Amino acid sequence: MDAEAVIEIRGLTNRFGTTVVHEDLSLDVMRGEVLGVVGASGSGKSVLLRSIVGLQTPSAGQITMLGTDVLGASAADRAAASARTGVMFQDGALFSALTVRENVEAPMRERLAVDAPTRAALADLRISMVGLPPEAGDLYPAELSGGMRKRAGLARALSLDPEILFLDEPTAGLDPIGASAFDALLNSLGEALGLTVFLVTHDLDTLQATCDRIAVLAQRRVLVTGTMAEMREVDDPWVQSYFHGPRAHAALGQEAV
Ligand SMILES: Nc1ncnc2c1ncn2[C@@H]1O[C@H](COP(=O)(O)OP(=O)(O)OP(=O)(O)O)[C@@H](O)[C@H]1O
Repeated sequence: MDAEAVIEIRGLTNRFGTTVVHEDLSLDVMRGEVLGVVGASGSGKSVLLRSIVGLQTPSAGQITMLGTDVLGASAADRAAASARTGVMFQDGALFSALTVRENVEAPMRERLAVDAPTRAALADLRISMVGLPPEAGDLYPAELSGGMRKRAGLARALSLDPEILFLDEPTAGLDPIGASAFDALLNSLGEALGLTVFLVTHDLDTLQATCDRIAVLAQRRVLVTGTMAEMREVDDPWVQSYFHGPRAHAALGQEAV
């Protein structure tokens, strides 16, 4: 793996009124890695993701993404950096009045100077890459199953051929078979496209199946980073109960003790 950090976060603070979600948080995301971000509910995983992609303005700190100081850059430079990323939100966040193909085309309309037939062909390519049948392009989000909606959300996140993919709870709401199919898809796409993936999840099976490294959010910062095996040695009550609980043992294929 290349040792270049594609995201560098330093001294990040996020405050909502008197609630301090992050304080002096630092984190590096390395090119080509799949980083799983875990933490108790309310620990600020989504706020962290939203801060990096520019949907949340932090109270303090510095975020450098693909060499751009995202909090200090001009709007044009921020937009250029953001065009090199893709985001898939938990519910897919698809436009309900647009077909799947039109949803996947939406980011291209803003950023790519290509004619309509080329745009549609590029969208169809993304649709097939995520394992949806060709006819899914003509369907509306309401006509899709939960698993298909996730794949459509992923196809849209891949619209601009991103270097960094942000995923917020991609397997939430999927049955175990659908979830492990999504994990396999993520692995094969990650490898084929050389993606860096920032993955917020509660799903231990997904962590085990897809992540090179895990970052634990606790006490308003990144408490620890490491591999799944290293997480099991961390001396912290939340990390211990998360990575030694029955679900963790199941994910690791071990007997619960
Ligand atoms: N726009 C906002 N205004 C006020 N408070 C907010 C806002 N967004 C998030 N918060 C608060 O920030 C904290 C962290 O929220 P966040 O959604 O990042 O947690 P999370 O770790 O992703 O949780 P979960 O695992 O339950 O999704 C919560 O206390 C939440 O209420």
